[in-house]
Amino acid sequence: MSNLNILFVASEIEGLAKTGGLADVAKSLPKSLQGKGHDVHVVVPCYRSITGSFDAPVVLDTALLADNDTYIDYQVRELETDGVKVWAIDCRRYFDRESLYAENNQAYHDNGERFAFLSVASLDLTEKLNFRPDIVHANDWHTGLVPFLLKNRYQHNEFFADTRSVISIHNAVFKGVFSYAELKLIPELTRERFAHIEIDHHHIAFLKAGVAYADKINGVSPNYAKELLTDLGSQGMGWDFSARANDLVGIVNGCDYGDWNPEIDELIPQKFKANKTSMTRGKKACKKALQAEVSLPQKDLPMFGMVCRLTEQKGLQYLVPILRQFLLNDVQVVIVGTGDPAIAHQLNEIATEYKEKFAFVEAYSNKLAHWVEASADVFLMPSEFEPCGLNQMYSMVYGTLPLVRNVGGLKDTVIDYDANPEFATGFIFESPEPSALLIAMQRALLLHAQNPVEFKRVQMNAMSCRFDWDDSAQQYLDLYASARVGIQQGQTA
Ligand SMILES: Nc1ncnc2c1ncn2[C@@H]1O[C@H](COP(=O)(O)OP(=O)(O)O[C@H]2O[C@H](CO)[C@@H](O)[C@H](O)[C@H]2O)[C@@H](O)[C@H]1O
Repeated sequence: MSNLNILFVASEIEGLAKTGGLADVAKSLPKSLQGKGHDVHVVVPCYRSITGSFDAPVVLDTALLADNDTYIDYQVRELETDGVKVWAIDCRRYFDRESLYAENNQAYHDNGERFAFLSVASLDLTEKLNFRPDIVHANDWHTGLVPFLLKNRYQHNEFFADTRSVISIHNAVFKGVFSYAELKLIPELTRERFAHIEIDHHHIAFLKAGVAYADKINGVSPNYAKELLTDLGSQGMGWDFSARANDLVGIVNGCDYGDWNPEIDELIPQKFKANKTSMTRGKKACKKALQAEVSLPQKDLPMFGMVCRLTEQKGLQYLVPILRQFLLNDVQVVIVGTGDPAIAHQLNEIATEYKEKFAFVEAYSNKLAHWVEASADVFLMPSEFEPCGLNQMYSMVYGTLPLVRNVGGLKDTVIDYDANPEFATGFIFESPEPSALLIAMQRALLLHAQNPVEFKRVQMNAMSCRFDWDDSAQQYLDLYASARVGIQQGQTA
């Protein structure tokens, strides 16, 4: 395949603006694609929180016509993160805010308009900057209107004649449901009804629009792609995914070993290599430093760690009811996370009761995320559902055995100790219940206590696993090629 022009549109990107795993993918996948010789530009909003964003060079100063004859001015600023080229859309009325999506756990009232604008502006700017994309790659609901716009507004536009679109589903639980009243930037949607992307007569779902109009769709792991055709994964969009089943594939995320690698990680207290001596020494030093940092006694105890958004998705409803019981063991647990205040309150209560054994840090901290990955013996991901999950892959590199539920990408990436001791890389449980999680946690603890040599062997297995972004990027290129079947080679700009 000849080199492609790829416009990658997302609501966040690691290194500039991040709230979760989407940001990691939005940096690492374009980086790999770029490394394979393709010309990739990532389009994101120019948020206030991006350091230096409003001083970055302006490559386009323009305006968009809203349907009521008013213009919305915006500029495109050129940024870069880890060698990835970024076009940041600077539109102060939408993006010069304290946060990305919400404040005080309350979504911004105009998120529909803000992210409709992101989709409209991304195609507007690429034409004005004369970057003719072979592929426009949208991600999740925030950019779900991009495929819709290509198939409607730009259907007869020569500039986009050879452009095809792909949408990646990172989490179908968030659909981007907004009323028609919020769609003044997309008059096509208010002039005529598009019943198949509606939730009811008054609301559409941006994600439905993406799924209905993208040329190809992917879930972020093979197992999640299958789940998207079931109740668990489709989250009420079973019909939409089934209708596109022939265009739906699963591609597992990768691990960015430039960012997550104990041999070169500048964030952790002591670097270490993938051999037993170095790992044991390194993890011990990291654990001591973490214990001091989160005010746990500096004892040589097994440590279970967790870093996540505090939501039901991440399985805290299974963990909270059994955590006190688990803490009766000789063990320490560290959780770093932000999100649902009710979950945070429960974790704070347990932390007060079990000061010696449990630390809860209510913060978003990249440093602590790295410290937990490096220090813990077991990493908890008891997710209710998990499209792919990244932390289980990160934890494996650091010799921290993931303990996961048998769903989504967790199923694709972790091998259970009891099921396959020789090749095991972690622990898996099945049932979405606290008792099943507790049994798995006890199982991990028992192996650590009774057979430390065997535990270390499994840690070595985990450290030798590779989830290379280059392999996943190659699968994305195959997906792009399938989206572009019928377009003559060599026609790219
Ligand atoms: N308090 C905190 N402090 C520091 N860092 C924190 C943090 N809370 C979370 N993070 C970081 O955010 C990322 C979370 O990634 P995940 O893939 O686990 O979940 P997320 O649900 O956000 O992503 C969705 O998209 C991704 C990408 O496709 C899918 O893997 C996933 O299954 C899907 O739910 C990790 O890099 C993690 O370290």
